[in-house]
Amino acid sequence: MVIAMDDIASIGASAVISASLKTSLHKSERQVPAICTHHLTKRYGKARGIEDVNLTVQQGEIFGFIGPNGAGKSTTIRTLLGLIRATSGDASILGLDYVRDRTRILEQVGYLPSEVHYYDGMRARDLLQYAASFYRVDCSRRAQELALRLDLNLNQKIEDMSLGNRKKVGIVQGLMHEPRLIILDEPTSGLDPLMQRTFFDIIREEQQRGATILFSSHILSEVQRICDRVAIIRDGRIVAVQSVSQLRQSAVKRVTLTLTNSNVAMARRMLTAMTGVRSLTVDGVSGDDAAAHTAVSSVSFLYEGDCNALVAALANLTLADIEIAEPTLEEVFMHYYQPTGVADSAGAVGSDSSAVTTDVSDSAGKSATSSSADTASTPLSASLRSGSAQ
Ligand SMILES: Nc1ncnc2c1ncn2[C@@H]1O[C@H](COP(=O)(O)OP(=O)(O)OP(=O)(O)O)[C@@H](O)[C@H]1O
Repeated sequence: MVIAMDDIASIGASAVISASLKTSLHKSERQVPAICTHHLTKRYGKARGIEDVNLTVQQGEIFGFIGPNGAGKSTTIRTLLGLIRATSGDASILGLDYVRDRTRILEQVGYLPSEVHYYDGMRARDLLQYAASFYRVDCSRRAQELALRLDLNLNQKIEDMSLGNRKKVGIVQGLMHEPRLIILDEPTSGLDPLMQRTFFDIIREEQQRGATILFSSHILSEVQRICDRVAIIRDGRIVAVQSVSQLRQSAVKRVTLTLTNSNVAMARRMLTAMTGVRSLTVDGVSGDDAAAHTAVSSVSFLYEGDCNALVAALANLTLADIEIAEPTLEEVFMHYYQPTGVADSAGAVGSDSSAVTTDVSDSAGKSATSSSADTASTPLSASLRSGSAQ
């Protein structure tokens, strides 16, 4: 059964947060990273899963984990949680060894998989009670609060629920025990904008409580909205770890020129040949088609380079207007998303040489058994019961 998201307005901002992790944790406990991986690698037989993933997530962060389909987000998360076994490498979660201390770790982690399978015939309430039985705290009050805010009917059978409501069940299940670390694998898929807002409110409150959140997504706008830092994964490897504000302040600018039609062909020729120009479009038409487009009057491109060189080049054109704006995160990330060696239409970027990795750790990894076995994502409570990776 696949979980997706639904939507509803936020029901008050007064979620009662019963535990304050910030005050209850010893200082030493707060100083260890929430997640630390060393050369974590998972291969599915000969196929690539993730390669040499080095990542440090500090406690209290909302940390985004971004990458296109198949990049390795779920594999990283599932390896970390021991749902699948690493081929090599090492990791610690909240200062605990991810293999040896797995049961203790799972008690302190809330996990929302991108897909969840539930037993048929179960009401949401039954499932949550079942899941709660694995944790050593009374989750009923928090589960009720979350269900109320998410407008979730706990008495409904899960199999009768919409995809969105099933996703809400997963959210409640992942958060109800007030975990120290919350791992959300594409949590907003299927959520409408109002419900996303409620969900993000809840996540921010969890952060204020002292929890750490790892948030996997390929929707850049939501990462921009909620995360402190972001790791970008591409082809199984981490290619950058940056703060959201750093990404925004990237040197790349989005330049839009408004030109008389007689200037457009010349502008296009000049800009295509210019270093640092990429993603050139003429009135929204890219590539050669643009040249034949006689009604165009707007030329837009990304520019990464010396602004004086750009101004000097533009002095050759008669401009009706010019706009220079910050690129969207989407545009910034496209740089990292492109397959190695592939340049865009203006022949600019996309090689590994530009990778920015600021969060790499060097410890030697310890070997783990290689396994090509994998399963669909599993509620953590079930993993707590089985106690072993597959
Ligand atoms: N059980 C499996 N057996 C073989 N290959 C797998 C298996 N699970 C994942 N892979 C491969 O591992 C790579 C990473 O997949 P993963 O699901 O981790 O990516 P993702 O970033 O989570 O993608 P998405 O955004 O589409 O969920 C992909 O090439 C995928 O085909």
